[in-house]
Amino acid sequence: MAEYLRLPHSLALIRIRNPPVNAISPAVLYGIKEGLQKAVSDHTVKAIVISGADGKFCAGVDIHVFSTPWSSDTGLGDLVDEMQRNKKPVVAAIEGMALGGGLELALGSHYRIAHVQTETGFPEVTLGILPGARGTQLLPRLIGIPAALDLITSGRCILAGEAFKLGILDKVVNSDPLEKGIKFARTILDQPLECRRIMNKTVPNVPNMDAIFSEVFAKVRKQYPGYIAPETCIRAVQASVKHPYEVGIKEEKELAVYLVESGQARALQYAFFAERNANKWSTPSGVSWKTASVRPISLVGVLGKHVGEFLDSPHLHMVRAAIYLVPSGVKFCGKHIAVLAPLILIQVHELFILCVRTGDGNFFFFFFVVLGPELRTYTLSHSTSSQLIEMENILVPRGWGEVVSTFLTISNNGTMNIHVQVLCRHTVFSSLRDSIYVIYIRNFRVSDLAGLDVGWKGRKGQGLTGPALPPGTPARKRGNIRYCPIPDILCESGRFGQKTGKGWYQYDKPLGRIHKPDPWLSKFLSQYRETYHIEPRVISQDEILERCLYALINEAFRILGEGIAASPEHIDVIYLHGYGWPRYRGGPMFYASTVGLSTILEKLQKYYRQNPDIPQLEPSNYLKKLAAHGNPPLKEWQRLAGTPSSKL
Ligand SMILES: CCCCCCCCCCCCC/C=C/C(=O)SCCNC(=O)CCNC(=O)[C@H](O)C(C)(C)COP(=O)(O)OP(=O)(O)OC[C@H]1O[C@@H](n2cnc3c(N)ncnc32)[C@H](O)[C@@H]1OP(=O)(O)O
Repeated sequence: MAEYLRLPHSLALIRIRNPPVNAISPAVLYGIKEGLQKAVSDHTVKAIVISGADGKFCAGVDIHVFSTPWSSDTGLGDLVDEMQRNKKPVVAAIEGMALGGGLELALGSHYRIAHVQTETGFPEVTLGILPGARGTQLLPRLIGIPAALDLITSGRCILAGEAFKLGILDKVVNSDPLEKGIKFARTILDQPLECRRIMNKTVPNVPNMDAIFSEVFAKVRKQYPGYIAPETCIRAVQASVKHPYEVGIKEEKELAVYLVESGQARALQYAFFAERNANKWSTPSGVSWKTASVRPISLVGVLGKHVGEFLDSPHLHMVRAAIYLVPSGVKFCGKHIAVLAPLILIQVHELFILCVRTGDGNFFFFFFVVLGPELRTYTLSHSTSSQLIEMENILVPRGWGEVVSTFLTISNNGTMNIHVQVLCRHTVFSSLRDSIYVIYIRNFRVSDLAGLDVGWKGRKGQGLTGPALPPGTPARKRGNIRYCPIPDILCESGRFGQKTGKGWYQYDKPLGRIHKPDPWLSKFLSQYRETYHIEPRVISQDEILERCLYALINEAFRILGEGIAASPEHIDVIYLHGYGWPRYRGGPMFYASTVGLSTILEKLQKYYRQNPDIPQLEPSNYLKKLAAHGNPPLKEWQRLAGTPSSKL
């Protein structure tokens, strides 16, 4: 809701109140409109101040509403126009944040005064939508095309100081902005407002406007491949240059509708809430991040490449800060361990596993991923690992290995079995076009990086290969289960991955990082097929994708069914942050809900009938139980299929 207060000195105050972040719900919008009308019709009111309760101006439109009919006509854009046209000056007194629709409300005001710690921005693009309540038309008029494009396509939030420099804010203050706003409003009661109405301005002209747009299109295509929102945002901003305001806002709306209705927006908004949900883990014994306390470290061990370099680097400092956040009460030696889903595995350069012993004798393992050089700098200078940990922590029992390496194994098995059946390895890779499937390719890169000999040693230890393998064991069977000996053969040929300069790929040199497909592997695969009489066949892209993905999804259902993961959202967050799963697909569980559970079940049944020696294709009981209900919403899964006893 929004409160209306009559203040002394001919002023009125509209205060948004909708905890926790004063998001714009239908009730809030109605409250603001009503407040505005009251102020307009009260001839004793000469100016209006708008603010947010509890130190937060407004975090934008309530994201939940984009999946309700209200989103089709929020009326927020009309309200923003009404505020601009108002004959009485409106002053936005901003504290905490003015994001998305919150910033649009501020742009609808004639003056903007903000506390120095305020964050502003248009994060809509990260939710798969655009600032569709006039943001794409007003911001370029206020700060010019290049700066507006930067903010709108990146979704980056900026502090008040930067917003002031860009011209978004009129004043930045160190004390209570509401007090300052009220004081300021008293000084402008009779000032003309025409020049304060952004809608009446023209977009500042810059030379090479076309070139600027072309450059930004190219940049976002490269930076956010597969995402539709960034390009659509650019088109909306372009409309502010091409058309007068009244036409521009119509185009903005059309583009907003296209995005709001897209599957990508649904997935990105799901991811937003899934991350917040995942951070709220707790164990049945009541341990959570909230109950966590700082614990001293007695020992730190780092396993991984370039350890010496790592220990000397600022990483160690960062890691120390992180370790102090390990919550007390979470035990590694018992069933419980706090797991940090690793960071995104795009352009992985280094992997570290960090073992920490705390003062009370418990051990914790952290899985760190260092990204490419540009990102690495970014990570170090703009982020602390305590933030990263707080953002990405997931709770799973028996160590991260349970979820993380099970997924790796499943996805590798899925693709490896497929690999040996296709004519040419490159065909597979080129057919895995959709970026979801790129994660499978990435798994081969990660295996090369980690060292193929690591898994080989493990398999030898389990008697799956090497001298302990009983003589006469068929090369491609272990018991009744299909076995893929290719990674073993690679290791036997000295192909241990990046460290030896060849593995699944060939590298520029031993320990080199530049990879390319290796013709050796194609030749090897064709000999392999001949040896084992594997008939080459063209495998459709659908089959490749389904066999890879549905096996993984099946495994996720098994994990859920066994109480190993707390919720489908937890699994999705692991995938989003641990494997570079494209965010616009929401994660494997969300993806399953969009495909339809009965479709997935049917396909798995079909592939399992065809490949009864691949157990990963056997539909899990949990999936079967859920599919019996049709395609229930993800939020209902655990209620419908029953919650197994938690292993957390
Ligand atoms: C079908 C037809 C369609 C037709 C369409 C027609 C056209 C439509 C045009 C539409 C025009 C709309 C234009 C405007 C759009 C928007 O404004 S979208 C929202 C933009 N804002 C954001 O993206 C901000 C998101 N929030 C954050 O970044 C952070 O939450 C924060 C505000 C910076 C606070 O961070 P922090 O302090 O770390 O707290 P959190 O844990 O993240 O959040 C606290 C709780 O608040 C909930 N929350 C936050 N923001 C929102 C929000 N905008 N809506 C709803 N809920 C929000 C968050 O989930 C947390 O809740 P709990 O998990 O319950 O604790």
